[in-house]
Amino acid sequence: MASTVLSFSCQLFSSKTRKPLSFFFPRKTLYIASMGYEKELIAAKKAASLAARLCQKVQKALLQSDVQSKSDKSPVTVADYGSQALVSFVLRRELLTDSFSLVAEEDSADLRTDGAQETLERITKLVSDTLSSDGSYDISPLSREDVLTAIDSGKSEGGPNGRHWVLDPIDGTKGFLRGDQYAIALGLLDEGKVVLGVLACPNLPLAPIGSTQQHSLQNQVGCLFSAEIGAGTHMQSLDGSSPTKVHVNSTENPEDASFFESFEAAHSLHDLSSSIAMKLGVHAPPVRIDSQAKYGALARGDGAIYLRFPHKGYREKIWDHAAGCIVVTEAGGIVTDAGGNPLDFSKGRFLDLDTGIIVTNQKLMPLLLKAVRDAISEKSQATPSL
Ligand SMILES: Nc1ncnc2c1ncn2[C@@H]1O[C@H](COP(=O)(O)O)[C@@H](OP(=O)(O)O)[C@H]1O
Ligand SMILES: [Mg+2]
Ligand SMILES: [Mg+2]
Ligand SMILES: [Mg+2]
Repeated sequence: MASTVLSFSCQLFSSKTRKPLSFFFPRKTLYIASMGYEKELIAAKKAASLAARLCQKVQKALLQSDVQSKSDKSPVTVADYGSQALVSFVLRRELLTDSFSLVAEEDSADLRTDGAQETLERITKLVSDTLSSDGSYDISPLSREDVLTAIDSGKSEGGPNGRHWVLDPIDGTKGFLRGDQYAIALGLLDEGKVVLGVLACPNLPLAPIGSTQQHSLQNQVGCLFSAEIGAGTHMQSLDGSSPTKVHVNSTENPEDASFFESFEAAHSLHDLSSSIAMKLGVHAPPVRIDSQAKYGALARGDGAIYLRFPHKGYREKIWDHAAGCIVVTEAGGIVTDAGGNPLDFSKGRFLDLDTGIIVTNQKLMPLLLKAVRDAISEKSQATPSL
């Protein structure tokens, strides 16, 4: 079990003279045991890895009919639904708890309409086939209703009390459709705090992205990041190598730092990021990739900064950041909003944010926050509606 070590010395003062008494307590070491989420972490890694297998199968042979449009016009695929049903199913099976709560992106409303029966059948087959390929669940064939129920178990509102799983079954659906980066992102909230997170990134190279040096892992893709509070962040291949501990990039010099942002300009203001990068003195061009794979790549030091500035009025959802946030913070990084406040995952399905999300290491954060403040204030003077 992981533990956090705190060292301190303490001095007593005379209550009459207010002068220090002439002795010190010896240096004490307190071992504060982490809450221990081993069982949950094993279940989360298994669920995300199986969901990744399902998604890879769909991405290899994506059919036109596999893609739908949600009411907000964003895309959703049979793989998003299949991944959500599968994760819900595996977590329930592995944890055998009565108090299972899941906050997840998708719901079954569109699949319950008359025209969606074929799609639902395809999802049911995908989930059943993936579960039987694993071999560890002795289940009778899943029905369509089983799949709909599993998807709808993700309707929890989350909040500050108790435990809630937080799932993005495919984060970066647009990247998934392009054949680019996407992630299965699963986190666990305990009393409003993210205590573990898993990111399965099936298309992320095991070698650092953006590196110009030849690497023995250059052509291998498929990474699984996992983090537990107080126990650090680990990465392994989705094919099952043993986990190695990863750390964020420790550069103090913005000139050496490269930065990540969304591939989709609709998801983040690229012009604001470049003005921040210019103020900081970052030389490298932005690395634009989809999904929370950005958090994973940052956690292992591929780049040093992640900037995300949604257009006015957009509200961030907790499943787009919960897993990524702990993967980066346990690797030594910091995640805040543009005002420097930590992200608060205890408010339900949405995050209440000041303007945007920024991520970097401890040393660069003060400089980055200043550059963000300056760039935002310049932009709002130029366009007062920001
Ligand atoms: N207008 C918008 N602004 C910011 N984020 C948006 C957005 N529209 C969708 N998103 C979110 O951006 C996520 C993808 O992030 P990224 O740009 O880093 O790849 C999407 O997740 P899904 O793909 O799970 O729907 C979606 O939740
Ligand atoms: Mg979506
Ligand atoms: Mg998402
Ligand atoms: Mg999604």
